[in-house]
Amino acid sequence: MIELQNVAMSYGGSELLSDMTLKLVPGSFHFLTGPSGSGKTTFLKLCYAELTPSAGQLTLFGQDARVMSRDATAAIRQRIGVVHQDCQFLDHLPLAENVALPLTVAGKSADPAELRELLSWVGLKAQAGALPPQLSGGERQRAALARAVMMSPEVILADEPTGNLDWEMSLRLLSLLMELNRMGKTVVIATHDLNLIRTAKSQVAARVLRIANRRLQLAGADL
Ligand SMILES: Nc1ncnc2c1ncn2[C@@H]1O[C@H](COP(=O)(O)OP(=O)(O)OP(=O)(O)O)[C@@H](O)[C@H]1O
Repeated sequence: MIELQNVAMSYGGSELLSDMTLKLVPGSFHFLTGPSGSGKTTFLKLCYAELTPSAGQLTLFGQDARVMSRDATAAIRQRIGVVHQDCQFLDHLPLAENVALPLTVAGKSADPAELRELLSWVGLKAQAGALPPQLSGGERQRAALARAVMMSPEVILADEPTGNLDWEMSLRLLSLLMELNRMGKTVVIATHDLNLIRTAKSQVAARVLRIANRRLQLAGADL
């Protein structure tokens, strides 16, 4: 579904990521690690067609990312749910409307029962009417996950979803992501948190990718 063949990415002429080859198969679970600034967010942006590679072949759901029409890009984005590092909510809209936003933007309206079910899945039913600035960090991250799965995507890309959360809340978020994976979704989580990776690996067949020296490597069994 997401396939990279010798993909490189440059910003302003200097190459940040080089020669990346990887195939994300349906139902797989990957972590992505690497030092701050190594290119994890950039890698995820390539995977959801926010950026196009400066070299190499990137195929998203069978289509060449470098020559995709706007319509094809929009269609592919519906198949990929993204949990952004900073959540990116519209602060003047209540939580439920923020979560339903992907549907609203696509010109559809959310089924109220489905929306309630989704909010209750992430433990935020009682906060449906709250404005994003009134939510805690953990609540915001869970809301961001709910929004990412609103369109029933096949792939979930999560960028540091537990970045500012305490351990208990990190585990809660991880268990939601593992549940999605058990339902057959492909999951990629960018994180610095090695404890989170170890915990997940004891429960799911997760592979760990690491960005080092501009390259994407498969980390060893020590992680
Ligand atoms: N649009 C851009 N234009 C130029 N440089 C950029 C752009 N976006 C990111 N960069 C640079 O690319 C590098 C990698 O950024 P990226 O956000 O992908 O790293 P990261 O591994 O996700 O970092 P962190 O762990 O700190 O979130 C950084 O040096 C950043 O400044």
